[in-house]
Amino acid sequence: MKIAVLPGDGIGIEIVAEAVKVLNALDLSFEMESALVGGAAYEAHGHPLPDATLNLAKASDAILFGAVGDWKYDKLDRPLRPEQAILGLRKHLGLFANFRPAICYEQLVGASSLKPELISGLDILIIRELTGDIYFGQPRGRRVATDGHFPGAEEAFDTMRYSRPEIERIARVAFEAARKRNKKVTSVDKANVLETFQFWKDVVTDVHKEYPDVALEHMYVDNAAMQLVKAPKAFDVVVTGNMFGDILSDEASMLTGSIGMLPSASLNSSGQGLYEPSHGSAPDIAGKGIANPLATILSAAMMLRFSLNQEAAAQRIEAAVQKVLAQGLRTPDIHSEGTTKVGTAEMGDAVVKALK
Ligand SMILES: NC(=O)c1ccc[n+]([C@@H]2O[C@H](COP(=O)([O-])OP(=O)(O)OC[C@H]3O[C@@H](n4cnc5c(N)ncnc54)[C@H](O)[C@@H]3O)[C@@H](O)[C@H]2O)c1
Ligand SMILES: CC(C)[C@H](C(=O)O)[C@@H](O)C(=O)O
Ligand SMILES: [Mg+2]
Repeated sequence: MKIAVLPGDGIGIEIVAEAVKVLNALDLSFEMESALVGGAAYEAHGHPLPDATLNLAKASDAILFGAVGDWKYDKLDRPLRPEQAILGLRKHLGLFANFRPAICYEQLVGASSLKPELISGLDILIIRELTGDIYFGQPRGRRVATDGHFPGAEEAFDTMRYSRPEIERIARVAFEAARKRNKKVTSVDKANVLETFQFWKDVVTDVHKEYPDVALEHMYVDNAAMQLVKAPKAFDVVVTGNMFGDILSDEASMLTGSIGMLPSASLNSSGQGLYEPSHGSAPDIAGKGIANPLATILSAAMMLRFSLNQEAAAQRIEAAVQKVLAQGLRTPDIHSEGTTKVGTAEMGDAVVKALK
């Protein structure tokens, strides 16, 4: 079993180091090989996703990814920007199914900005389509407008698109996941305005015929954003497109206490996966040793479960995370009165110690 370790930029480097520490403590036999990605790869090789990094990812059973990006690269031509590395990996490896579970651990009920009764016991799963939508649609670019409100003016445009097979496969992933949970899927769209999402809704409705044991509801994305903070426990599995899923999963992260708690798995049709926290490189706190490594450590647990067939080891990590939270250890993002503030490395060490 081979794991490609791609820490990336900013806090990516700090949090992946903790996840690697935890993986090494499991005494399992897998090979880990690291490579540069994002801004770090751009600095060293002139490209955010060098061939060597992409080839390592392709040749591995799983990829452990940190985060990419920094404000200082925002003026680069788009193909050279660090974010193109994660988009390129998703595209080249066909990682279309993104699982972002929002679970509120009992010990962190007080860390959320929401009332405890709203989030206590929360366990929802956002399934985000990851290789289509306005993120990848062509054409896109800048030009001089020939029509619209201001003919002759500079304008920019992107293309939102989804094909039937793309929607069918992510809908099946969502219905299958719901079958193993509370048997309810909420498909989030904007069918009242966008043709792409009327089509999304129609195709999800068609696929639902194969899953009569699972309840399906449709919800507009604006209402979903509101319902997520009004009554989050009413959701079970949420399935949505690439852009809405990006936004709703960051919103859902605050239901768990912090964006530093939300792991993710991005899978392709052959079970190969990329595992990363849902957050970014957090340049505002990078290098300070205070980032929460738990989303990345929990992503490593998802990697053991989904790509490496090591369910027992995945559960060991998840239990250890709960144990350190029960011990009252908190990075600053989840710290509250009466708990002990620790840094990134101390948190990782505590998880290692808590592994049974
Ligand atoms: N998959 C990825 O690599 C990925 C994901 C999101 C954003 N980004 C990139 O990251 C850079 C920063 O973006 P942003 O600031 O909008 O989003 P961000 O997720 O990096 O940070 C948002 C806020 O959350 C905090 N935060 C994030 N992770 C944390 C953690 N583990 N512990 C404690 N606090 C944490 C940050 O300090 C910041 O205040 C940008 O270049 C962006 O493109 C990359
Ligand atoms: C960095 C960016 C390309 C990425 C996305 O928009 O998918 C990030 O926000 C995420 O959620 O993984
Ligand atoms: Mg995002």
